Amino acid sequence: MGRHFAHSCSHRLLSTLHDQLGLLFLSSLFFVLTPLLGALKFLFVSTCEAATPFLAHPFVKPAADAAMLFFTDARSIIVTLVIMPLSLVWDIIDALEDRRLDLICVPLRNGGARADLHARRVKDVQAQVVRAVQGGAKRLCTARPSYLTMNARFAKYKRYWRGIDLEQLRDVVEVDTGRKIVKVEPGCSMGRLTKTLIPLGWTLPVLPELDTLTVGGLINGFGVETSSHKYGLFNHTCVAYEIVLPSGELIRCARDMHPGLFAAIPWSHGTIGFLVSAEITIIPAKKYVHLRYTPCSTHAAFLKTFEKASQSSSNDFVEALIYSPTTSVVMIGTLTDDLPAPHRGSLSSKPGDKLNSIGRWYKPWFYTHAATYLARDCAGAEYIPLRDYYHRHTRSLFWEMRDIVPQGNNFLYRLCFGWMPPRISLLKLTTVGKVKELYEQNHIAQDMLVPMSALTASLDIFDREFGLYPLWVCPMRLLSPPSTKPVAPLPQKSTGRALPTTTPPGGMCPPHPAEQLYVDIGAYGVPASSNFEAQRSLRKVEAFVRSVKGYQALYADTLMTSEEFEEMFECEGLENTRKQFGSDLLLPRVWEKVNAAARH
Ligand SMILES: NC(=O)C1=CN([C@@H]2O[C@H](COP(=O)(O)OP(=O)(O)OC[C@H]3O[C@@H](n4cnc5c(N)ncnc54)[C@H](OP(=O)(O)O)[C@@H]3O)[C@@H](O)[C@H]2O)C=CC1
Ligand SMILES: C=C(/C=C/[C@@H](C)[C@H]1CC[C@H]2C3=CC=C4C[C@@H](O)CC[C@]4(C)[C@H]3CC[C@]12C)C(C)C
Repeated sequence: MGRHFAHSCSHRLLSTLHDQLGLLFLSSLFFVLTPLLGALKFLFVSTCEAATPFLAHPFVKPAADAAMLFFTDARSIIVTLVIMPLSLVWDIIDALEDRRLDLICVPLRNGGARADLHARRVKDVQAQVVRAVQGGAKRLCTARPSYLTMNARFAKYKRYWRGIDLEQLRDVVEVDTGRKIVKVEPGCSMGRLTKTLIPLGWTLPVLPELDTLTVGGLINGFGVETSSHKYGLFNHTCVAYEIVLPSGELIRCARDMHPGLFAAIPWSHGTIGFLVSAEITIIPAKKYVHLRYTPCSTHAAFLKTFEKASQSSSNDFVEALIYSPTTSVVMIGTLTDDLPAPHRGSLSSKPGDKLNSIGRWYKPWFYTHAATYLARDCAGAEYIPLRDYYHRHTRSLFWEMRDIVPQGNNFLYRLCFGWMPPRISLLKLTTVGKVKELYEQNHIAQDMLVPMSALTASLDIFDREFGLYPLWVCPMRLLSPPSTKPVAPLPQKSTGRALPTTTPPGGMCPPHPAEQLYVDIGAYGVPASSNFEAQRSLRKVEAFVRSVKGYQALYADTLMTSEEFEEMFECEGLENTRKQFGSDLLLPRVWEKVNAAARH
């Protein structure tokens, strides 16, 4: 007994010492390594940012072009040997920073300490806005550097307008399982949010797949995922926002509190004020997604399967990958905690669908895995761990990596480098000079949101103008003003059309009243159509999308004129809200931020 007590005491002492040493080690990492790595990151980023104008100088340009030609040909080597390892270092810095945030706060379920910190950070934003205005700033935007943002371009206006620093606001403030709400700061990324919520047994109804997308960007821009046929867009799952107006005033808005403002914030691109928190609905997480793959060898078969799947809210996830004008794979997923018997170690002889951890380093890119069902012309199903499912397109950046590192699916390549997914920011920073020109003329990354009834015609024009495959096809329900409709899940109508709607009260947020079931068609990569001519083709597709009352995703390049833009979006409602809250004097119109001339 005495020996047992002594043993247990010494064990406890050792484990406390171990914990303390661990903490000490972690702290020294934070205090020594983080600033060092941070400084390196800053140096690298500033050099890349400074390089763009320097490379365009007449004396430097010829040599730079020659070097760039070499780097373009050798891009896959550079991405492999430089960008991937740097991405890994960056991931480590982020993980340490996340850990630091966790350590300085008491446990998450007790909102107290985090709420205090959040309140202090908000006060700082208010003070910054007041100082900027008193100091004579004419135009405000967020200070988030362009290289961090999830699009292929840099915002020119970030150089001239006064940036409000929201960098500190990247935390999860509170998980309230009673109200089924998570309160988060706008800089919180999808990666940080899933890492916090899933271990607690919760998840978001709409969780856009790239780890580095932020809550602020997904609300002020738009966010979609394969559960959007059921829950709508990312913003439709939000129940309240806190925003700092250009007057410095902090306003909380919700369905029943400043409903016009609440409806106007989504898609507003920071033209009303600075979002400082969002309360988002959470749902119970399950361990796996049971994913059924249906290969289709005709367009008619695809349309029938896809439309039917999109109209049923008993499907948790619906997605299609279109590989050619006639061939595609429709994927339908349901959340589950249960694996079939063999996986649970039982002796049952009935084999179930397999468990496939598609996120492991050696697994093929998801779009190539899905294509195998088409090649075998055989439907199938499997169980995928939840986080692996959410981030199924992250490693291959949909299929963008195919052009950047064509050998990326090779086993040997994976063995050496497969565990390091590249950071979009680093790819962006190294897309300069000739490589950038090549991208501008020969590459597209566009998402068009079109009514389900226009899907066939839309695929036709995508084929004629871009001829680019695979295409990402994801159904979504575009809801009436968020202030007037319930959050989730949506009642499903058999046709998905003609649900009653009212005029949007204050924002440019869709939809047009006639139809609510829309489809996101995503085209990413190098177009193969002989018709393709970067500007002409995009203008043609934009005109078509307007004609069917569709929308262009504004993270992408838009070539629309301001009149065409206003034909596509409900700008009047947003302008009224901006005037009502005094935002129009210091914040630009959306058009000023997204038009082609505002980005480079
Ligand atoms: N699955 C999906 O849905 C995907 C979506 N995307 C796109 O990426 C974008 C998100 O990328 P991300 O890098 O996170 O966002 P960004 O930094 O690109 O922000 C997008 C817009 O929102 C504004 N904004 C962002 N945060 C705030 C805030 N706190 N207050 C006020 N305005 C704000 C920005 O204004 P400012 O210019 O002043 O900084 C900008 O106009 C989305 O808009 C989406 O369209 C990309 C990939 C996948
Ligand atoms: C909006 C959606 C998905 C979008 C992604 C496919 C694109 C979002 C950001 C895009 C990229 C950013 C920067 C790049 C650097 C260039 O050197 C190469 C291209 C790219 C990696 C580019 C590729 C496409 C994106 C990842 C959907 C899901 C709604």
